[in-house]
Amino acid sequence: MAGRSKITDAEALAYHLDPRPGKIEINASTAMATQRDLSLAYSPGVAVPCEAIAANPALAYDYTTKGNLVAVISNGTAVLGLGNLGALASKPVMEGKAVLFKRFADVNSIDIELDTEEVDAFVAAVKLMGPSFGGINLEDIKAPECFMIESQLKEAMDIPVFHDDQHGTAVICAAGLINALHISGKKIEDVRIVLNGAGAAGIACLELLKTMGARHENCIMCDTKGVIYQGRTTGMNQWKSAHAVKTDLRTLDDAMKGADVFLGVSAKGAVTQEMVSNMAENPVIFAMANPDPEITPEEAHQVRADAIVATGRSDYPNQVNNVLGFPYLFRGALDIHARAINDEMKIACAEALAELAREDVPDEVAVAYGRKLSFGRDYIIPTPFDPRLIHVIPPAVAKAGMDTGVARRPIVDMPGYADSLAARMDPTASIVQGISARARQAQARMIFAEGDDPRVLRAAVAYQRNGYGKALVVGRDDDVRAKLEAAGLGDATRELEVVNAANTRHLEIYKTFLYERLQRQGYDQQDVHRLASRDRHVFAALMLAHEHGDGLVTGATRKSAHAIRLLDHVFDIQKNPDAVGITALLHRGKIVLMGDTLVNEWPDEEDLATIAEAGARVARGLGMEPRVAFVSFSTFGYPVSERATKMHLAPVVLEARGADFEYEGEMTVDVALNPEVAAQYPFSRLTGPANVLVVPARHSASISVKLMQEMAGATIIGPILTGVDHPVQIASINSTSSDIVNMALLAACRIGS
Ligand SMILES: NC(=O)C1=CN([C@@H]2O[C@H](COP(=O)(O)OP(=O)(O)OC[C@H]3O[C@@H](n4cnc5c(N)ncnc54)[C@H](OP(=O)(O)O)[C@@H]3O)[C@@H](O)[C@H]2O)C=CC1
Ligand SMILES: CC(=O)C(=O)O
Ligand SMILES: [Mg+2]
Repeated sequence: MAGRSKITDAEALAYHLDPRPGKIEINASTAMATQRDLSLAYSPGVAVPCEAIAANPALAYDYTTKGNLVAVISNGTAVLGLGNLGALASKPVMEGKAVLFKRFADVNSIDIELDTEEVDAFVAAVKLMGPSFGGINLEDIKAPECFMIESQLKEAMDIPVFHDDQHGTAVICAAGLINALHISGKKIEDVRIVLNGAGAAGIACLELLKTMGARHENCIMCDTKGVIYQGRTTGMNQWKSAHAVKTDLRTLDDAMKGADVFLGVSAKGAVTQEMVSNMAENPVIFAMANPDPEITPEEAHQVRADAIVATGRSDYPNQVNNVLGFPYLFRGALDIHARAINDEMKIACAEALAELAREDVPDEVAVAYGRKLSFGRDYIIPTPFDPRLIHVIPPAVAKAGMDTGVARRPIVDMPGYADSLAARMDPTASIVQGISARARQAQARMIFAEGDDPRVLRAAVAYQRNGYGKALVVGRDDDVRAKLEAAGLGDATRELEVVNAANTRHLEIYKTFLYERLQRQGYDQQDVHRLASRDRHVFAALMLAHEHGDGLVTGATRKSAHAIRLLDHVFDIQKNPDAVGITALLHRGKIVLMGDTLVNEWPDEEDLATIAEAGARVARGLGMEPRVAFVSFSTFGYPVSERATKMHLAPVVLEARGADFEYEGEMTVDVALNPEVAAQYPFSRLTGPANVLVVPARHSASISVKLMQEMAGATIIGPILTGVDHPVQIASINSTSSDIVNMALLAACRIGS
């Protein structure tokens, strides 16, 4: 029953049972620990916002959850494609939609199942709930009742009322179709469209496509009785009649002959292989019935290798599902306190989605989906886990809402709004954004040393296309071209500058420089020639040393110790007492820097003081005022241990050096990070939780960083190499292309140097 996906029915039930029945719970967002909290949250304090709202209803958006709360409301009459299961049995789907709202757009949402099939009763119930919510998402209500319910509620309510199965589906279908037609080289005005399923989703899909240019006479709609033609009398209603065409076609079979596009929002297995084989060249098939499509992609491809196929499911490529729409449509609408979600907002959403799919795909998405995606037949629409959706789609929706006059509180600073959306979902985003803004200003020519690695190439393309500056890629022209093409970035070949020993004018200068450095270390001219012309790390470092680039990123293909050894031919990293690696750990909205994660194996107290200085420098570089803790397993001399002595002495060294930042130690990690534990040491010089942790050795740094990453899911940036005169950053071997871009941005901002 659970279909093609590898999940079993038992797993699906266990998922809904554990750890607690259902999928959502409600948490308080304010403190409720003391009597004072109680007095503020409840009586008497709560009276104040009540009276304020009574005097000015708009204040409900400031003092209550209204502005970020959406109700998902159903009566269970068309639960997915499972039919009329009733209100109670629809609850798992509605809870699921509420979770998706939260996960993808940070919209709080609650499911409400109404036990009625009467339009009037349904409308009356929802209307009465209006004050509670910023928006109403109607779900899985069958046609034609859904049309009456939605239009009456829209008329009666002053918040967005949106039937997801109609408009959410239509928007995603439109976005997918824009791109599918782009690939098949056809125009929406010309294509013959067959739509099967004349219900909520079907009617809305066809209406939106007609608004976008599809011609009425080219669109054939079918239902359980076959083609909806002018003059048909059985199984009709006014919404179907609007799409009836003058035609002799009577069955889906007839209609599919020569059709360019099939859109299915009907039921499992409604389409046969024979029908598909009769379609026009490069047919587009969106089999969107859930959970089982009208025809599976395997079946369709068996008879038509040239078909572009999409389904509503997560386990096939091209998921055309309203999950890509409703979270972001409501996010944008809520943020302008919209009165409604109108056609312009829907079209803006569809166009923004279509455009996003044509851009390069970040690595996080590839990891979530286990394969690299690039625009084409198997990737016509962004995937739900694409982290760009949250900051790309709602601004497009909000802008369209503002342009069409439904905004009660227009957004003044659109770029700031997009940044706040990114930060809302990802605590690392604001730090990364700060670096990114500075990098964009710096316009550094960034040397990407490992041009033979596809992750590096994608990072280089992203660096340049995002306007950070010029990307210089060290590699062989033909190899770079082939790898870019394989990564779906063939058009970037002309954009990137590929540099190598064979095409540089500077090889002789580089060799002379290198020979001078290495001639007394056992290297002859032949060795130097080989290093300079064949080793891309050395070549890249030589470019940087001669200012033929402004920053350098490497290390994605070599262990960092090895990369450092190669770079040492040109710069003195290991010998440089100031060279330190600092790693940023970001988790639950907090950031902690840790060092040394790269260079010093077993630092003494002098080295530890230097590491603290490096950490403080990076903290300031990231816009934080440093508070450094020397961490150990002992706190201020207890328990006594030889191994803790250097951690105890390091603050004394810093004091002698006259450090201009807060530092303290030695202490355990909880004393460093938890103010309640720290309160036991009132003499501590730290005025708040530490944000730079200096650890006793590289192994403890490595263990701590990896533990945070694996157990807590912390985001890691770095190690950031500091103290070296030139902006060099060494990515780690399992970096994603986004990590490599981040390292390039750090180099561009000279965070470590
Ligand atoms: N991928 C996605 O994002 C979404 C997919 N869907 C899917 O679309 C389907 C319909 O949902 P919805 O519009 O809400 O439901 P409705 O009940 O409103 O409409 C169903 C329509 O499908 C028609 N139909 C049912 N079975 C067949 C069949 N075998 N052949 C032809 N027509 C058929 C019905 O015909 P008649 O009028 O003659 O009864 C009716 O017109 C469901 O499978 C649902 O899961 C829906 C929303 C989003
Ligand atoms: C996806 C969805 O909303 C449906 O199938 O009903
Ligand atoms: Mg639905």
